[in-house]
Amino acid sequence: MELQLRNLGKRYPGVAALDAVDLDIASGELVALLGPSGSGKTTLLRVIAGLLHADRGSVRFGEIDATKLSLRERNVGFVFQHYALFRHMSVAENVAFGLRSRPRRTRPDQATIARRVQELLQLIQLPELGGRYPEQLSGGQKQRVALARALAIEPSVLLLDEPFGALDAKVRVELRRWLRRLHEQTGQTTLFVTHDQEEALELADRVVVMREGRVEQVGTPSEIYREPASPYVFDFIGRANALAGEVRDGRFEARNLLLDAAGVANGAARLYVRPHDLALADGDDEGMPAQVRAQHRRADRITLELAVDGQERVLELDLADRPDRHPPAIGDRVRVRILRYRVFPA
Ligand SMILES: Nc1ncnc2c1ncn2[C@@H]1O[C@H](COP(=O)(O)OP(=O)(O)OP(=O)(O)O)[C@@H](O)[C@H]1O
Repeated sequence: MELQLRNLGKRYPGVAALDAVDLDIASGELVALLGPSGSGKTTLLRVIAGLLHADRGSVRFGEIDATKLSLRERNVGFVFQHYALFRHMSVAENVAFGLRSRPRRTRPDQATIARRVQELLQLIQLPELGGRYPEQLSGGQKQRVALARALAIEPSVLLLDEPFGALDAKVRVELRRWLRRLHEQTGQTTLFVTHDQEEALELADRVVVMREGRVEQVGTPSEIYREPASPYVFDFIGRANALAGEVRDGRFEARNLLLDAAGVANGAARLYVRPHDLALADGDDEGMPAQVRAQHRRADRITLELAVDGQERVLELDLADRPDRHPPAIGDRVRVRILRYRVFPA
């Protein structure tokens, strides 16, 4: 089901947890809400769920104005980071819970519930574990069961609040890939809260970047990564070098560096460039002269810290780690080219 949020606001003493939030989510989309702690992600999810009422604005589910409807009336599926399963119930009973607790009139019969539970256990790839109790499951298995329980009621939307936040890094990566495949099977409209940019970029059809209760940018993962709309998004998503300078008549200047900045207003400005958008130049007359200050090796890349002649700030440059090439050593003189960059008014 599609979702339409208009002008949502929610204040707590001294803070706007949500400030004029507008957002449209298409039916079947998987959308990540991404932002630092306190940016309003959980508040937004709770307002959509009907667990919390906004001070102003509206929430529509398809044709229905859901602003005043309760959690139950909205029929949403919710999975929290620490949403403990019911300990005294088996996995199958947990999954069946939402259906069993429906009013008699809309409650499916026992056989239908049992069939539905088995289908859901298949879907979450735990078909054999219906008889187990939560304490007999791993953290990742518990969250999959929580997801099955949320899906059992055939929710209008699925709302996930850092569902893998408490799991270790490797399980997290496995589960988010699994969730992506599951989403492709179910086509369930899903909102997913995370403060982990990698998770958001890998998992979502679209990413909503939040900042202090406002939507800072909405876009596909590649738009968010390649075309950040503001310095905030540039800094928050991925690594970035920033150089302070000035724009004059469409040119960005920072000491001896001069680059095109058409369309940017005159005045103080900052240039942003990602470490992998810097490259070592082969020729002697290309790029900016610099000296290698430090070298850091990671799994698949080498990061060089470069002191560019005439510049105060050290720039980071990423090189792919190739066995056939020797990276420059500390102290070596090199020349650096800027492949892609953005200039924003400071
Ligand atoms: N019940 C409350 N009473 C007062 N202030 C609140 C309450 N709930 C949230 N806030 C404040 O509202 C703002 C947004 O909080 P919210 O929990 O939505 O952020 P978040 O992005 O989900 O953060 P996190 O990633 O830490 O969960 C924060 O400044 C928070 O302190």
